[in-house]
Amino acid sequence: MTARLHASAIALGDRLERCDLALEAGCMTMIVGPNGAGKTSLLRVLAGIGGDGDIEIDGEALGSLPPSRRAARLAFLGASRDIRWPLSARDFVALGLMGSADPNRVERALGLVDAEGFGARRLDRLSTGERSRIMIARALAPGAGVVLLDEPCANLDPKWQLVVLDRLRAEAQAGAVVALSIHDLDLARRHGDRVIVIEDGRIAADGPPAEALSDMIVERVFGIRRKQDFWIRA
Ligand SMILES: Nc1ncnc2c1ncn2[C@@H]1O[C@H](COP(=O)(O)OP(=O)(O)OP(=O)(O)O)[C@@H](O)[C@H]1O
Repeated sequence: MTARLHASAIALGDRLERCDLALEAGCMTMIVGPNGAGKTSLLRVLAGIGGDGDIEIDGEALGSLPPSRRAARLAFLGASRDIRWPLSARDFVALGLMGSADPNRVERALGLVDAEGFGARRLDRLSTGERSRIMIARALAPGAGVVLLDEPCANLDPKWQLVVLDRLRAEAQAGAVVALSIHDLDLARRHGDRVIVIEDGRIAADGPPAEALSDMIVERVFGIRRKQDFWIRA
């Protein structure tokens, strides 16, 4: 699988910011930035649903693929976890497979987030964190070569944040393009191969975690600095 994702502009509401960003397979990319900086907007460009970008997977333009084949190539987890369809969690994951609901894939995906135990429960009766895990399972179920996730760690307890990031990293190491937005700078630094810092719709830094999240950049972009084990306001 070869994937080439290129964003040339980020749409922030009515405003369009030029950018030049490409993502590679095999790399876990963490997108960080203050509230309203443009992380969701950038992920939407990369997913082909906003702004200006071009996505090519195995030599085919994503936009030219029918929806059923798109789902198998690119998975996008949006920021909202407020999906309360009266379906079992297992059926919700199967729906993400767009008609080719191979039960083995569904069970594997539930297993990735240790959710076999609540697969039979209705999605609208799960806790927010449990529902988040099911939504991550749904994104991983197709085994897509490109996996884009908007704040996958939101609502997860500390252990599950680590488990999910480890699972996503394994997908990247197996050759997928994995990119996600995240607010926790320590997790971004520890789990990312590459960190992109977004500030006011622009790329403020892009590189290995230690460089992109240097003390100087963090203080300038986020207005915080580290004091012993804690972040404090700068
Ligand atoms: N549908 C929209 N209409 C108008 N402006 C929008 C729309 N969606 C986002 N914006 C604006 O675009 C900018 C970037 O929003 P975006 O959601 O990408 O930020 P973000 O970095 O993901 O923020 P957060 O950390 O709060 O989730 C913000 O200023 C926001 O107000």
